Amino acid sequence: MTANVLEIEGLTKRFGDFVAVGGVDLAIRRGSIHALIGPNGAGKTTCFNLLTKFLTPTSGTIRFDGRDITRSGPASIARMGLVRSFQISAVFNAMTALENVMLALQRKRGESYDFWTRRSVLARNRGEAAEHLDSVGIAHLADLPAGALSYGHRRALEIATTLALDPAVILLDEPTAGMGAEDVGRITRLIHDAARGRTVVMVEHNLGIVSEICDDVTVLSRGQILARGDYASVAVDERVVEAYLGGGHA
Ligand SMILES: Nc1ncnc2c1ncn2[C@@H]1O[C@H](COP(=O)(O)OP(=O)(O)OP(=O)(O)O)[C@@H](O)[C@H]1O
Repeated sequence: MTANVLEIEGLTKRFGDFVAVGGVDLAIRRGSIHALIGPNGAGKTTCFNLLTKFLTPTSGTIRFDGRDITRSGPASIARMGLVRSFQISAVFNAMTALENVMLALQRKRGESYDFWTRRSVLARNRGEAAEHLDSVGIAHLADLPAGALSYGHRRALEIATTLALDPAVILLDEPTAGMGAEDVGRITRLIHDAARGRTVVMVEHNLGIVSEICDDVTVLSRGQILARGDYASVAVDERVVEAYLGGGHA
């Protein structure tokens, strides 16, 4: 097993003549929480979409566990264990919280979710799904439709459905965007706990969260890597301070 779970070389994405991400080399250490940060328009989302295979790179390679996944699709990399979370649409509003996690478990096992599913299978999945809900602190909401949950609780449910897939790598796009302080604290702790035994890559604007839970930080600016290291070192890097101030951030 290599020390790096993801290895990215020369990653480039052009939109017409515009280079949104240009020649990015990135190694994500197995078991780390890795943040992609940078001022507005730096190329974080584009980079994230390239990693999660929602965009195809113009050039460059992405290797996951030594396997070239540059041309693989999102469903195929998810089966390999690289899962993008926090797509609100991935939670089914009409199903209960418990059913949403049961569905994820059945997907993971390749079982169909239908009337004919054996009772023994359902009972096993029900028990396991309840444990996942408990681990994210929403066991008491198990029988509520997902559509009735608060924003913060929905995010907790999404973490539970992601954990049910037992991924090696979780990719999070601005996991706390639009949340109040209380939810931010709760979701930050959940991400920290969810990272035990796996790798997390996240785009995050909230630098307080980055400093609190991220082991490695990569700073992007104008589609290129400006700095990398732990938060304490990149936060005092003059180029980083300059890029943030120049980008209109304090
Ligand atoms: N589909 C597209 N077509 C053309 N240009 C694009 C496209 N997607 C992104 N860009 C441009 O690429 C640059 C990087 O955008 P990106 O969204 O990756 O930045 P970001 O760091 O995520 O910014 P923010 O923090 O504001 O979300 C921006 O200048 C953006 O306008």
